[in-house]
Amino acid sequence: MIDRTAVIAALDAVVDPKSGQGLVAAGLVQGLTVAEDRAGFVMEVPAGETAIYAPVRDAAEAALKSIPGMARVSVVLTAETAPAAAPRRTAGLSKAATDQGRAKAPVATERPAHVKRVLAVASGKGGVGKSTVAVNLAAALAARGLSVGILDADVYGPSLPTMLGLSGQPDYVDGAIVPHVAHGLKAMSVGLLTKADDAMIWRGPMASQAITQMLTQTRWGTEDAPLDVLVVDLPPGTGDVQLTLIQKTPLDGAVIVSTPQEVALADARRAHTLFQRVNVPTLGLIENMSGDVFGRGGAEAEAARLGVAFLGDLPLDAALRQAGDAGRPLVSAEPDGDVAQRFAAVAARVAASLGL
Ligand SMILES: Nc1ncnc2c1ncn2[C@@H]1O[C@H](COP(=O)(O)OP(=O)(O)OP(=O)(O)O)[C@@H](O)[C@H]1O
Repeated sequence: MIDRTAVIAALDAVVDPKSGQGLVAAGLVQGLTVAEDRAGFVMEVPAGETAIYAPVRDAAEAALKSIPGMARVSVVLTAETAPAAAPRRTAGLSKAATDQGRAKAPVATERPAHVKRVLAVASGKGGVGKSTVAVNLAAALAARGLSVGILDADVYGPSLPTMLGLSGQPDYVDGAIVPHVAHGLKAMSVGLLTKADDAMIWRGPMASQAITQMLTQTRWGTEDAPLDVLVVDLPPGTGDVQLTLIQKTPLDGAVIVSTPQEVALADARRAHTLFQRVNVPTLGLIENMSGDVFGRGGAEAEAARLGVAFLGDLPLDAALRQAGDAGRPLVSAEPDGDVAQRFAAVAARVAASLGL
């Protein structure tokens, strides 16, 4: 069995000629897969630079092959698609500045049109209720009178179609994807674009391309009626795929969902570090499934340690799960209930942080 740490160490010993950093540190290792006797990843480089990076790919392959027990190695070198038409860009950085950014990791800044704020909902590990929080937070923001969209970027387990009771591929009209509307939310999910079985095959660059497409080609708002906030439900975890996604998505802030246990909190900490690396402000931590089973208060203490806001806690509550399974956020189904009130308080803080 090949050890992932050994693979990362081997790749970091290969130097990116542009930044002088190891390949992993330089952000050039995306979608890394490590199995019993093989390893592979995608090296996505700026358009026009594949020739420079061909020897680097060869060196990376050689480094991987030198790991004992490694039978098969695959390093795919791809070029980023050229930046979109120039008029979209506003205040331009100098070429030296953008190149400097690039050497570390590809940075995309293409904002979705007519969207005022983009908010990420993230978690360091799976199954902590990130999607449940994303959907109910979106509904609570809508209940404040904001126009809200939700983008399910969780390529590994798109749950938005179930949670909002959506099905059917969206229409494509006049060059734009028309989002479904459910419970007052404009919604788009990778689960609506692919067959369920396809979800697992996504790798970093493909996933980020699909998400960029949903982000920028969906008609979230119009000039006359812009969307106030787009909530993006990120895939769980803090690996290469997540890093690529948050580098490529123009985010105005992030909230991190955690359960109260130490293991989950350690992962929440990692998620915060990831956002810091790409200069996206963490607006705060939310504790989910708080209560007797998992304990209480861990996320609040962790938020204090990290120096970020604690946005609120949500109890372990069967009604939250049942509402999600039934395709209706609990915040919409029971707008006067305890859970809706808690989400309203979280939404008030988030809206204030985003200047909405
Ligand atoms: N506070 C809660 N009380 C009870 N059940 C909950 C709560 N939060 C989430 N759940 C349930 O836990 C399960 C996992 O939640 P959810 O899909 O939102 O998590 P996730 O972190 O997005 O998962 P993944 O990482 O797999 O995408 C779901 O069945 C959901 O209904």
